[in-house]
Amino acid sequence: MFEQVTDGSVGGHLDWPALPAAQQPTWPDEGALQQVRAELATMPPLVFAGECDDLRTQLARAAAGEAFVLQGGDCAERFAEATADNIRDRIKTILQMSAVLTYGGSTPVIKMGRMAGQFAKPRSKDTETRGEVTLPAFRGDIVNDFAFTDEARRPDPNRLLRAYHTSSATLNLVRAFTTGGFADLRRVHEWNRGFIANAAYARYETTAAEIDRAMKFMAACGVDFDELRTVEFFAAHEALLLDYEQPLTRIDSRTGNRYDVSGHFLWIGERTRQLDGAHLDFAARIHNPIGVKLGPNADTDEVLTMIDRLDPDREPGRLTFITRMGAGQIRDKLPRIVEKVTASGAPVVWVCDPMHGNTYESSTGYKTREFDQVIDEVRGFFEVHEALGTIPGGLHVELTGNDVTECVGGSAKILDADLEKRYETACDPRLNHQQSLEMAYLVAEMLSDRKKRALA
Ligand SMILES: O=C[C@H](O)[C@H](O)COP(=O)(O)O
Ligand SMILES: C=C(OP(=O)(O)O)C(=O)O
Ligand SMILES: [Mn+2]
Repeated sequence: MFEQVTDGSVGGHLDWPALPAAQQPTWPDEGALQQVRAELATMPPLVFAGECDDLRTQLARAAAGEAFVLQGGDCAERFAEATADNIRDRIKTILQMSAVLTYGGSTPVIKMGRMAGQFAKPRSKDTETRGEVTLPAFRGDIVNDFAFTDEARRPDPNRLLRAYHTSSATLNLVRAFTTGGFADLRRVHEWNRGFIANAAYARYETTAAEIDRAMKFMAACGVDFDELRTVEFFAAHEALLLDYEQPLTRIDSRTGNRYDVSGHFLWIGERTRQLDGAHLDFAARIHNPIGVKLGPNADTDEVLTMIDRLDPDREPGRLTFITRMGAGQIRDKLPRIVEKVTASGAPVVWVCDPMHGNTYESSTGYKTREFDQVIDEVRGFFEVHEALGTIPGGLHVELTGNDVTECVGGSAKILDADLEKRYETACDPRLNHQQSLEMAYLVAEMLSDRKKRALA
């Protein structure tokens, strides 16, 4: 059971130190905000401390190369899009990718959605201008609305409560899907056969045929497939909006430790990881497994200080670095950081986010990413870790189970001119269902080549 955080409390929740917090909205009504914070502080936890501890144990395996992490989902979840079909299709995509990656790496895949809380967005500009009109930028459904009107863009603290309830409903469905038979490996395998049946993906037939044979081998050995009907699935999001994360922090009565019960895994973004800032301080105070995004300008000494702050006990699975350098920079910028962190003895998990360093504006004016560049960043990530003898521990991807046209390329050859057809994201461009599966087959080849080299 959890207790409310009451140490130094004001109105039932923690009086957090007043450190500078980047990327927070300016709420128009402080009184309304405090009421919402107080209400959130009384809400039941969305996740449990024991689940977070379990995830940390699994992440420790990923740090040691005995598991592989897959984090995937929307850049910005939307309240209106938290429908059964959308949630099902995103889970389905992640399960299909996981099956392929499990085969490629011959290791379990730790499945995490950028889901059930991924509602707040950092922005490069505070405002957005269309024609003559300038309004506050959209900061995610938890803050304001995407519609380009004065009223819609005004931050509304009641949205924090809607984010909580939408997350709760999403998690409820995720738990139902992943434990109620939907995740059955035999079904997932059939879905993957359907994908490969499309001639565009013929180049993955060899891997697909190998997986097929492995399934038959398992069946012949008498593996009880009914035991493989359920999977563990964790919820992850960026711990950006502190007015949401702080009131959802609780003391675990088993251990006296503090957990942010809004999600299992929380990460600190590239724009909010300042050493003297509130986000890092917040992350240091909670016991959930934590991620930090590292872009091409990450300073090695700062990274080492971050480790001391976030993982002073060097606890395997506690800290994950999610690198997002860009295909053009990863081979130059990543080695130094990995070398220094490894020399410091910190047992971190290295995860590759091949999305955020590869964003550009298409000739048709859409924010997009090119599939080959995304894959090239993952390839660079594997090359760097191979050269240093360190472990490429996972993948962090913006994706959807829907058939959108937001990223260009892939075997389905989405072109600039196609972007307008189904460009549905409220923030960054996501890989669609097929592009996501294609990525899984390519990364499975990288994992399998790595295994073969290790055995040679
Ligand atoms: O994931 C988020 C985006 O990368 C971030 O919000 C910046 O996007 P922007 O440049 O459109 O503001
Ligand atoms: C904002 C994001 O990433 P980053 O902090 O790496 O820019 C994100 O993951 O959507
Ligand atoms: Mn994004």
